[in-house]
Amino acid sequence: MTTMSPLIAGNWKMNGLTHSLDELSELARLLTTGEAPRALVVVCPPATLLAAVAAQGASSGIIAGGQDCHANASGAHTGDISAGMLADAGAQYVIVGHSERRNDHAETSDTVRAKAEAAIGSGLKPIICVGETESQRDAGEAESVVAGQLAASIPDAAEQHEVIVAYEPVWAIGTGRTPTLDEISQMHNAIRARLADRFGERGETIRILYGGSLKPQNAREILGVDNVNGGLVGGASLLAKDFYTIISAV
Ligand SMILES: O=C(CO)COP(=O)(O)O
Repeated sequence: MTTMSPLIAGNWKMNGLTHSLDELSELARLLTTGEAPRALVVVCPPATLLAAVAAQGASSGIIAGGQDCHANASGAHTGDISAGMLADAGAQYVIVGHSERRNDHAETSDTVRAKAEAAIGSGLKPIICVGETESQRDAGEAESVVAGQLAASIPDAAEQHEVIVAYEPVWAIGTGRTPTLDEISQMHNAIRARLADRFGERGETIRILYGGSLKPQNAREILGVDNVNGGLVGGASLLAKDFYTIISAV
């Protein structure tokens, strides 16, 4: 049984221009005028807006996070951003190993682990994503695929440093489809068991977020499943009202 405070993170993906900060202001207003949220609230905007989100979010408790980082600290990597740069811009978290990165940029779990290590080295908390494809689930391989990703993507440094795991079934991302509550429960329990096997008591304190078509309509029941310690929200994090409803559901 886990008792850590829940964490709800919004992943804006490649969405967001300066005017999106109006939604952030609205979220800040909702968070500070309504009942204080039980959850930690993290917003991961595109890197261009990170410093603004960090500055603007601070007074309402919104924490800024990056969407990815390079494994190296600096160097000749055109277009990439290091964990230290994210921290410098005000981030406290960074998503690594999102399935869109694994697919679009052929990132392996070894790469993801190196990124998580770089994040920890820069004082960031990595949100390490795992999740099976639809064909893997249909073939009955969902748990073994996720177990393999966990083993290879989570660095040993998680023994001493905070990391977060996000279970995002690839087929549920942006599709409006979600696993059943039983399927979510089964997978989150399996992930918890792997974390406890590897990290002992510490493994019981690692948050496991659910992500994939999390919406105001399904947030309460999904976030109420045992061993679901929060959510990683894509589309529904772009609208302050929807994101706030999800935050308020825990
Ligand atoms: O990928 C996700 C969050 O990282 C989930 O995206 P959606 O909530 O849009 O399905």
